Order: sequence, then structure tokens, then C-alpha cells
Amino acid sequence: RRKRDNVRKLRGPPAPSWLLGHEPEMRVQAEAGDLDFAWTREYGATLKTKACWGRQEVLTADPRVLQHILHTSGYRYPKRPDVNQSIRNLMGRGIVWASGEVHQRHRKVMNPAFTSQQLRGFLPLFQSTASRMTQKWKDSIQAGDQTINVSHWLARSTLDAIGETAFDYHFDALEGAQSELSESLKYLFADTTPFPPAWDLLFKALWRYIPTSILQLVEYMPSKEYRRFRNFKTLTKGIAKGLIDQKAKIPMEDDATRDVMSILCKSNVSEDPNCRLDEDEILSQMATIMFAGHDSSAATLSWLLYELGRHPEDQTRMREEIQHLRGRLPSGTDFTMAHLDSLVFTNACIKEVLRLHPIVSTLFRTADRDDILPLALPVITEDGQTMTELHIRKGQDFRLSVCAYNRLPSVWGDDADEWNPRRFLDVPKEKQINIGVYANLMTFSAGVRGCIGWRFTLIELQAFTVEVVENFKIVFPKDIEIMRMALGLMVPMVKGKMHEGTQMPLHLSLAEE
Ligand code: HEM
Repeated sequence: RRKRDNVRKLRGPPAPSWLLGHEPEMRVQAEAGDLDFAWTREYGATLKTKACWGRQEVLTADPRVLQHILHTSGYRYPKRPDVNQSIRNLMGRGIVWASGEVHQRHRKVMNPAFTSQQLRGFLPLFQSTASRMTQKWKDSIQAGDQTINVSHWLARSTLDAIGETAFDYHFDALEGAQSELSESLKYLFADTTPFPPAWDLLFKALWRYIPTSILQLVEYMPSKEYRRFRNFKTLTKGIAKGLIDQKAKIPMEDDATRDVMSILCKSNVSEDPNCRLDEDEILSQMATIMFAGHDSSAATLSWLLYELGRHPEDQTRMREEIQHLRGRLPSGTDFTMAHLDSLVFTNACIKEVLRLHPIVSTLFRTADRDDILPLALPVITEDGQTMTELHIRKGQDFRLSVCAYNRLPSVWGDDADEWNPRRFLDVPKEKQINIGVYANLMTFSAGVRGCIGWRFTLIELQAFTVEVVENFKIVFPKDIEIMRMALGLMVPMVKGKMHEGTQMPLHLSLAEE
């Protein structure tokens, strides 16, 4: 006989309001993830929270529950309907929005563009972009300005890199070219999503009850967030359309470019309907990649340079490792992928920044059927019992806390809140449940919908990190405090200067001095 749902028995923080639940509190956290950390410490890795209109949610960082929802269950825990509609508002009918069989088709078409072999070919491009960026920094230092807002330059560089690798398109953002698209990306989330008005929270919570055919129309709402999302989507699709038309003039067999869009365009003429994307899907895919593929690497790199600036001993160790490898190569030779992969400490620092600063801090899912979820980390219920299994009903919403899982002491050790790349040099594997696509982290999610771009990012992170650390000593300025803000992605801002937007000012000097 089916057991009753036991979500009610979970402990959790009292909700300040029935109408809005914990939503406002979660959106205005002083720093992204602070509540997740505090609550999982107090109530255990699985707890209940309240959404709008009194709806009960489960917030979890439990590795077995995450594995069950994201991995073992395939498509049985789709994205929350309101979250998915917001994705559609921003990126259209691309892979991040698609679900079930449609998603499977998208993934099948996209996968060939993201194989390691394909991506390794992008390394020289990442290296030359990184080197153009560091030349700008050298010019700035020589001109007497040692404070570099690294996130500004990283955003431009990664935009150039994604433009060329994904579209074969030159934004020339590093050279200071302003494009409507780069401007649109800059202001996509500024001053809207973190502090949405109560009406918008309540309105979005009702989206699950609106049939999709009607819900689609919300994209035309006149308020700021909706307008910005619409503008971004229209711009990117417009650029993609121009490029597709250009490519259509080149006979397929003569088109030797290996960019993502060429691969997608080829799918458009595939005979197999399971491998075909229609034109709107291809255009949406490009909006998706533009969004998912540029800021994420820039934000992660900013956080890495921040941590290296605060931990000079690790920075020196990384530089020595790179210089040691450089010393063994004939001068003027670029590092290959095999060289980059051999930098054990550098790669441990990259894993550590992905662990400590996951730029997507929460994933939202809903159960499409009743289910029983085993807990790896049992919790104490409101009536003092130990709960080892969570019994849920169809429609149960989940907040999957990527940031809290990445800091679970039971997985990462007692210093899980601290920066310590050495943990990746000697990981006690027996303590960990195997989840995620990389290094047992939740940062790239897991399972059928895990990040398709994780290898792309890793190569980009490796190329940029090596270029910067080999060339510069990084010092974190004493007189500022950096905040982790959840603005769509988790980005750095200077405390007291939030109105200036994303920034990470660091003091740089030439490493060889
Ligand atoms: C540090 C860098 C990155 C992080 C932390 C990251 C994280 C994630 C996460 C957490 C998801 C799952 C989202 C969800 O289920 O709602 C995801 C999906 C995705 N990511 Fe990334 N990502 C990164 C870089 C990239 C790059 C560089 C690209 C493209 C070049 C990319 C393309 C995608 C796509 C297309 C999806 C959707 C996959 C699907 O639904 O099948 N990501 N990413």
C-alpha cells in the first residue's frame, strides 16, 4: 500500500508570510547561498520551505536525493513550469527549455558540437584571446594603472571566444567594439530579478496553472525584466538568422568551419526527424549558447582570480607549476591540452573554485509522479524521528541546492566553507556518492540535463588561468569587500557599490618583475 507523503514531517524555517513564503527572503540574501548554508546546518541536508500561496517546497543538498532526481530518474523531474517559462522568455525554444523527447532530440543534435575532440580544437583560440586580454592588462599597468576590473575584461574575452567558437562571429569586444548584444547581456539582470516586486512573485507562482498556449504570451508583458529578456532573445536570434543566411550561400561540403552553429545547421537538412531542429529551434539554440556560454566562464574566472589574490601561497604554487612546465618546452611553444591537463595543482584550484563559487546556485524541479527518495543523510523530523526516505506526491517542488551540496562537510570535510584546493589532491572517494559530470561537483548539474558545455568551460578556464597566472601577480585590494550576488548567475559586486554592477577590481603587477 502506498505510504502517505511525509514532506510535512520535515523540519524547516518558519515562513514570514503565507502569501509570499520564503521567496522574498531567498531573493534578497546578503550573499547568494547564505540561507541554504544556514538552514542545512540547522535542519539537515533536506528540509521544507514555503513558496508563494502557502505551497510547500523541499530544499535539499542530499547527494542521494540529487542523484535520484537528476540522474536516476531521467526526465521524471522536469523543471518547475514557471522557471521553464522564464527560460523560454529569455532563450526561446532551445535545449535549456525543451523537455522529455524534445530535449532528447535537441541533445542528440548538439552533442557532436561538444565532444572532447571537437572542443580541443578550440584551445588555440582560447589561448590567443587570453593573450590579447593580458596584453591589454600589461598596457594598463605600464600606463600606471595597476587596478584592473578583471570581470569586465573576462566578460569581453569570453564573449569574443563564444562568438567565434559558437557562431564563427567576431564581436571584437576586447577591442572595445560596442555591440547591441554585448550591451543587452550587460544589463540583462541588472536591478530586476534579485528584487522582483511581490506581484511578480505571486504572478509567476500561478503560471503552473495556466495552459502553455496562453502562458507563452507572458513574454510580451510590458515590465522591465520581460522587456529585457525579449530584447536579448530578438537580438541573438536576429544575429543567428543573418549568419545562417550567410552560411546557406556556402555549399555544405565547402564549409570547413567547425563552429557549433555549422553543426546545428547541418541538422536542419537531416533526413532523420530525430536529428532535426527547425529554424526557430536553431535560432533559440544560439540565444541559449550565447547566454549559457559566456558569462558563466567569465564569472568563474573572476572568482578564481579573487581566491588566488587572497591566497598568495596557492598563487605562487600554481605559478611555479606552470613555469616548471614552461621551462621544459622549447621557447615559443604553446601548451597543448595534455600539458594543461598535467598541471595537477592548477586543475585542483579550478575544481575548488567550481566547488566554492558555483555560478548556478539552485536548480528547480517538480516531481511528475509520486515517488520515494532515499536519503544519504537522514534528518530528524518535527516529531523527533529519524527520516531515511522521503515520500512525495506528484507535483512536489524541489529546490536543489547546488551551493549547499558543494559545501557539505560530510562530503568535503570540516573545512568545506574554506578555500582549500589541496582537498582535490587527495579526495577520500569512499566518502562520496558519485554525482555530477565533473569532480563530483553539482556545479554543472547531473544526468540527462547536465551542462553540455562543461568541457568547453574547463578548457577555457585552463587556458585563461594559465595565461593570467604566468604573467601577473594578483593581490586582492585591502579596502574593498566583494559580495556574491545571485543575478541570474552568481556574480561578484563590490559592497557599497552595487549600483556599479558586476565587478572584481584586483591589483596586478607583472610576474617577472
Ligand atoms: C562555469 C561554467 C558553467 C557552469 C557552472 C554551467 C552550469 C550549468 C548548469 C548547472 C546547467 C543545468 C541547468 C538546469 O538544469 O537548469 C547547465 C546547462 C547547460 N549549459 Fe552550462 N554551465 C557552464 C558553462 C557552459 C558553457 C560554456 C556552455 C556552452 C558553450 C554551456 C551550455 C549549457 C547548455 C546548452 C545547458 C543545457 C543542457 C541541457 O538542458 O541539456 N554551459 N549548465
